[in-house]
Formats: sequence, C-alpha cells, structure tokens
Amino acid sequence: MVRQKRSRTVDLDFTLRKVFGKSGFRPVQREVINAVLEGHDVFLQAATSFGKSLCFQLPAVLDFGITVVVSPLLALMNNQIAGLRAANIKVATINSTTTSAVRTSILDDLKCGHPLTRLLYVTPEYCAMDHFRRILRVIHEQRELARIAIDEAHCISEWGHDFRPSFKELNFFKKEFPDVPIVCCTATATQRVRDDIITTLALSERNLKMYTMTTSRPNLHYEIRFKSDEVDQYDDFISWIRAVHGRRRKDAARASQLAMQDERIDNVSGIIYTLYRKDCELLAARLRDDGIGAKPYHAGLTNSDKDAHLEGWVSNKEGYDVIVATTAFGMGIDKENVRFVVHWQIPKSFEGFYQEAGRAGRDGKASLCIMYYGREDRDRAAGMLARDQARKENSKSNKGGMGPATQAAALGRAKSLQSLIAYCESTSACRHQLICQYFGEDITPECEWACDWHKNATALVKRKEEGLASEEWCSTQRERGLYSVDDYD
Ligand SMILES: Nc1ncnc2c1ncn2[C@@H]1O[C@H](COP(=O)(O)OP(=O)(O)OP(=O)(O)O)[C@@H](O)[C@H]1O
Repeated sequence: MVRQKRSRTVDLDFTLRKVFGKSGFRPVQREVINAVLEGHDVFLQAATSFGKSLCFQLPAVLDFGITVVVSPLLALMNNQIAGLRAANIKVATINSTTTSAVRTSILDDLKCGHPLTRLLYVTPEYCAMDHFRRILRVIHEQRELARIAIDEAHCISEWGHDFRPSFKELNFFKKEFPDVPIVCCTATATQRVRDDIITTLALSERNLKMYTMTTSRPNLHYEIRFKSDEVDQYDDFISWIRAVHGRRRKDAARASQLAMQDERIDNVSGIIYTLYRKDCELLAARLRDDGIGAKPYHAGLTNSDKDAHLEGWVSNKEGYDVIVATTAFGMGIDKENVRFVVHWQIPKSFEGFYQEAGRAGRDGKASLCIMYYGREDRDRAAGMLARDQARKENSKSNKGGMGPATQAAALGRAKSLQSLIAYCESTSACRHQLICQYFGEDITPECEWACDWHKNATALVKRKEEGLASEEWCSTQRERGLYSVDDYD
C-alpha cells in the first residue's frame, strides 16, 4: 500500500545535512528516497559508490519504525555501521561476532515492539531463524516494521540457488508482511539477475519502482597488464608503486600539501585482490619486506586480525596502506581515498571484477584499476569454476537434480567468466564501453583517456602480443593438468 505523499523537502535536506553531514543530494537520490518514503518497493541499481546506502539509511532516520537491513558480508556490515555510529544514529547488528550480552540488549529492545534501534543489520541466515521471525511479527503488529532493505541484492540470485540458500528464503518477508516495503540495492545485475530477484522476493509490479542507472565510473582508469607464468609480475607492481611515491615526494607543492594535511607521502591507499589465501599472505609479507605497509585480509584470519587490518586501513594508519585480500573483502567496502585496485589474477566473474574495482576512487578522483591477466590464470579460473560447479551438483541439496533457476545461475556464472576473459583479451574497444555492454547498457560512456585502449590502442596490441603465453602452449599445459588449483576463498 502506497503511503500518502507529504511535503518533506525540508525534512530531507535538513536530515541530509544535520545527520549525514552532506551538503546536497546526488542525482536521483532524492527521487529514490521519496519513493522509499512513500512506501513503494524499490529496486535500485546504480554504479559502485553512487550512494545507494543513503537511499535506505536516510528514510530509516526520518521515518518512524525500524529498518531491517539484510547484508551478505560481515566486513560490509561493520563498515556501514561504523559510519552510522559516527553520525550518532541508533544502529545495531546481530551476527556471528556479536557478544551474547550485546545480543541480549538488542533483542530486548526489539522484543518490546517499539524499538529505539533505527537500523538493524543482519545476515540472510539470521532472517531464517524462528526466534528472529517471532520478534519481527511482534514489531510488525505494533506497526513499527518500517521496511526491509536488501543490500547487494544480486546475492539472492548469485548465491541463493546454492551455497547460501537463506537468500532465497527472504521471500518470507512478502509472505508474512505483504504491506512492508522492500528496498533492493545492487551495482551489478544483468536482466536475468534482476528478474530473478524480483520473482524470488515476490515484489509486485504494481507497487514497484525500478531505478536502473549506468554502471559507468568515468574516474576509474582501467588497464590490463598482460603476463605469463614465466614472469613475476611483482617487479612490475613494485616499480609502479615506488614511482608513485617518488612522484609525490618530488613534487614540492604536493609534498607540502600532504604535510599540511598531516598525510604521509607513502599513504597511497590501495587493494590487491588475489584468488588464493596463500598468495595473500606471501604477497603482503613480500611488500612489507620492500617497505610497503601491506596487510592480508582473508577468511582464514581470526576476526580480531581482520577487524584490526580493516580498521588500520580505513584510518590510514602507517603500515596499513595496502590491503592484500581475497574476495572476503569486496562488496560494499567504502573508503574514499582508495587510489588503486589491482587484480593479481583474473577473478572468477565479471561482477566480482566490477565490484572490486569499484572500491577505487569513491571520492570521485582519478584512480587506477589494474588487472594482471595471463592465459594460464584464465585456465585456472575456469578450472575453479568447473570444480565449484561439480561440487554443487554433487551436494546433498541437489540430489534430486538442479532446478531451472539453479541451472540458469550456473550458466550465468560460466557466461560471466567468459565475458570477463573477452574483456581482458579485447584490444579493440574502450574498457568502459565493454563494462557497460556486459550490464546491458546501450550507451557510449564517458572515457577521457581513462582506459588502456583510449590511451594507446597500438601499444595495447603490442603489449598483448609480447605479454601472453600462446594458446598452443596453454592447451598443451592444460592437457598435462598443470593448471590444477589449490583451495581458495
Ligand atoms: N549526497 C551525497 N553527498 C556526498 N557524499 C555522498 C552522498 N551520498 C552518498 N555519499 C557517500 O558516497 C560514498 C558511497 O556511498 P555508498 O557506500 O552508499 O555507495 P554504494 O552505492 O552502496 O556503492 P557500492 O555498490 O560500491 O557499495 C559514501 O562514502 C557516502 O557517504
């Protein structure tokens, strides 16, 4: 049911400034926020760093009742919660790291039916728990369940059909509380994924407002650096980062500006993504040996190490300039001054690549996204995907055969990697254009020399010829089983 429209311009602008400390809305944010406040279900797809979170956070502060935010990753929850707490917003999270005393006090607040908590961050798995559902019913009876926000909503389609089935069970919300609006936010959804999310959540077209904006990020400079197993790309990277530090040091005006802002010359904040945990540790250690403040981040670290590394990096602490991470550190992480994102190998999906590269340049300043691409790594990534797929097919939950949605998701994953390979191998189109094309956008995105093709297409062709192993070589190596892979995550 659409709520009656009321004049709230003053409230919106006031809350934006006073609570969130922002001077104005970005394009389309106001429109989306109004739709949310009017009680529509909202599907918001927009580029990384667009400011999608504000579209459910501001209504949560302004409106009455509680907003339940379903979020897939702990790092992402913690990152958003830290920002909200800094703005004095009453926010809570219940997840595997919440202590029992804190959990009890949050649950006490919820159980009364009139919670003081404005935003509650939970995982989809927690939403599937009976005791939590009982509490939600109490809050709903008191008409205090304002809305459900599903952050990174593409996970419903990417993960819900196999390894995190609780995403699929989020259909519980519309079944039990059809009058409670749902807001879905994502930066990465193809048409198939959008349709899948809407069907899974049972969002009705009558009350649904769709906002699909461009994925283009003109301030990101995309570049492929071709490599083969024969060459250690470390030398290339370390020369590059040292050159960046050197330029900052040599430029007297820049150096004194940094000194005045109490910033270090070598605080060039960045992320390096690797597919394997062992690379993560080794690379971070190697960088530290070479004087670069680098820390690892992967699922095998203790929670306290992960928190310390994330916190040090976010606060620009010395020794924490570069995070070397697996995909455990990706979606949604928001830090404004990330000047580079490097993919040490090709990731397993186009969406993953776009999400991870999207951590760069969130302050709107030019930032570099480098991918080291080798055909041997391509074959390893394909091998991983095939192995993941075989595991899923053999898993208990698929004993009766894979359903059509599960099959479509599997096909989607294979297509995604194929498209990313085509992106890396391409020497005949703008990288921004290729990204938009993948997400189904029929536009020519802005690219002011912001990709390797636009910078020098001839040099790109040459670098590819010189840098990659030949297909013949890769196929013989494949036949000999040389690209089998270790465990990763
Ligand atoms: N109107 C605004 N004015 C200034 N800054 C804003 C505004 N709206 C959002 N931001 C800031 O933009 C940054 C990115 O916002 P947010 O994290 O919500 O991005 P997102 O769209 O969810 O991106 P991603 O999909 O990459 O997670 C945040 O630091 C946020 O505070």
